[in-house]
Amino acid sequence: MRTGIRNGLIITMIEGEAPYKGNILIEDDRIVELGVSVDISEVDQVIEGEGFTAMPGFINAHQHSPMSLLRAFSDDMKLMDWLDRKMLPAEANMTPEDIYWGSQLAMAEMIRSGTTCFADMYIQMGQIAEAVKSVGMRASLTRGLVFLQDDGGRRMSEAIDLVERWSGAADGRITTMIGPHSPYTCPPEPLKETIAYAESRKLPIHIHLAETKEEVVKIRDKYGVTPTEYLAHIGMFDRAHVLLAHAVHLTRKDIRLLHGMRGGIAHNPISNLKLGCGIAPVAECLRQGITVGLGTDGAGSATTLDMFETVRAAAWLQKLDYGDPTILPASHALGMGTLESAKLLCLDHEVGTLEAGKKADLILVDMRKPHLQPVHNIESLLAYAASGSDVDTVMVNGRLLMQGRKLLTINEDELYRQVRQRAERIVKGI
Ligand SMILES: CSC[C@H]1O[C@@H](n2cnc3c(O)ncnc32)[C@H](O)[C@@H]1O
Ligand SMILES: [Zn+2]
Repeated sequence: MRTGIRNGLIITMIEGEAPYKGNILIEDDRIVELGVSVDISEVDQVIEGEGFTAMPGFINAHQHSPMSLLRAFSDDMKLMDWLDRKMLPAEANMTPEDIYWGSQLAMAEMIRSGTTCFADMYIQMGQIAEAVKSVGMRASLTRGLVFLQDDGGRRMSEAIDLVERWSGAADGRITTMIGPHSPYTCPPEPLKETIAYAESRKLPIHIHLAETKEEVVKIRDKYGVTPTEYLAHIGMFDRAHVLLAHAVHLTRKDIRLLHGMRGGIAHNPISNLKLGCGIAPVAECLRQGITVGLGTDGAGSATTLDMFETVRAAAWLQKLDYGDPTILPASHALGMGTLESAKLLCLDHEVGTLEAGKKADLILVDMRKPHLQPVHNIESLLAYAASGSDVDTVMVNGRLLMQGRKLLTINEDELYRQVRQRAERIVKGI
C-alpha cells in the first residue's frame, strides 16, 4: 500500500531542520521519502496536505490508560490520600473488561488529540494489549509492581507473562518494560529482583520517582537516603535503561547521580500541577544532559490526555520557575513530546521524527483556524496555541486511525455506552 501526503507544511522535528512545504511518500508501515519534489503520482491513496501541518505523532511517556474510567471521580485531594482512599479501592472493583474499555477510552482521546504512542503502567495488561492491538496505536506496556504485601510472586509472574506474550506483538507496535511502581512500594529485595530480570532480558524499567515531598520523607525515614539515591545504591541506573516518571523532588546530588544514565525522565507537568506536587527541575536536568520527555499520567489525576496542553504546561512552568522566558523554547518543548519521549521508550530508531526509513507515525494539524494564523513560527503555534482538537488526521504504522476527525478503528457510540455503565459500577460506594 502506497500513500502520498501532498503539499503539507512538514515539521520533521529533526534538530536543525527548518519546516518546509512538501510531499511525504509512505509505503506500508514506513516513510519512504519526504521533500519538496517527492513524486507521489503513483500511489494508492493521496491525502491532501494543503492547509495542514504534518508532524510526528506525540509520544505520551507516562500513562495509566484505564484510569480514564476514573476521570473527574475524585479531584482536589493529596496524592497519597487520593491513591489510598479513592484509586486503589476503585481499581479493586475493575474487571478485565473494564480495563479493556477504559484503555480504549484513553486511546480514543489520545488519537483525537494527536498521540500515536504511549507508555502504560497498570494491572491486567493483557487486556490493554488486546485493546492496543485492535485500535492500532503503538505502546510500551508495563505491569505495575507494588510489593507491599507478599502475593507469592503472582504480580511478578504477570509481569513476565506480559513480556513473553506481547513483546513485539501487533506487527511490532507493542513493546514491554518492567515496572516496579515506586521506591515507596518496592523494598530492596523485590526491587533487586526486578532489576536482575530487566537486565537479563535487556528490558527497560518504568518507575515513579520522587513525585511528592511525602515520598522523600518516607524514604529518608526508612533508608536514610533520597528516593533517587535509593534506586542508585541498588544499582538500577548502572544495570538498565530506566524511564523515571515525575522526578519532581531532586537534589543537586540526585541530578548528578542521574547524569549519564540510560533512559531519563518522563515529566508530567499537568498531573504535578493539579496534585500540587511541585515543579520538576527540568531545565537543570536538561543542562546535565539528562533526557526529559513528556507524559500526562492517568486521566484520574491529569483529567485530560492532551499532549499539546502538556507541551505548553512544561514550557510555561519552567519559564515561570526560573523567571526566564528563554529557558525552554517552543521547539525544545515540542521535541520533548516527540523525539525525547521516543528515547525514553527505546523507540527513537523507529519513531519521534519524520524521516525516511522510520515508521509512518504522524499527524496532520488543521491550520485553517483563527488561533493558528498567520504562520510566522510554526513551532510557536504548535506549542503555545494549538490543542488536540486541531488534529485532523492520525496515522500509526502507515495505517489511518483518524481522518477528518472521524475515528476509523473505534466505534465511539459503543465505547461511550460501555464506559458509562462500567464507570458507575466501579465507583459505587467509594
Ligand atoms: C500498580 S499499576 C500502577 C498504579 O499506579 C497508580 N498511580 C496512578 N497515578 C499515580 C501517581 O501519580 N503516582 C503514583 N501512583 C499512581 C495507579 O492508581 C495504579 O494503582
Ligand atoms: Zn503515574
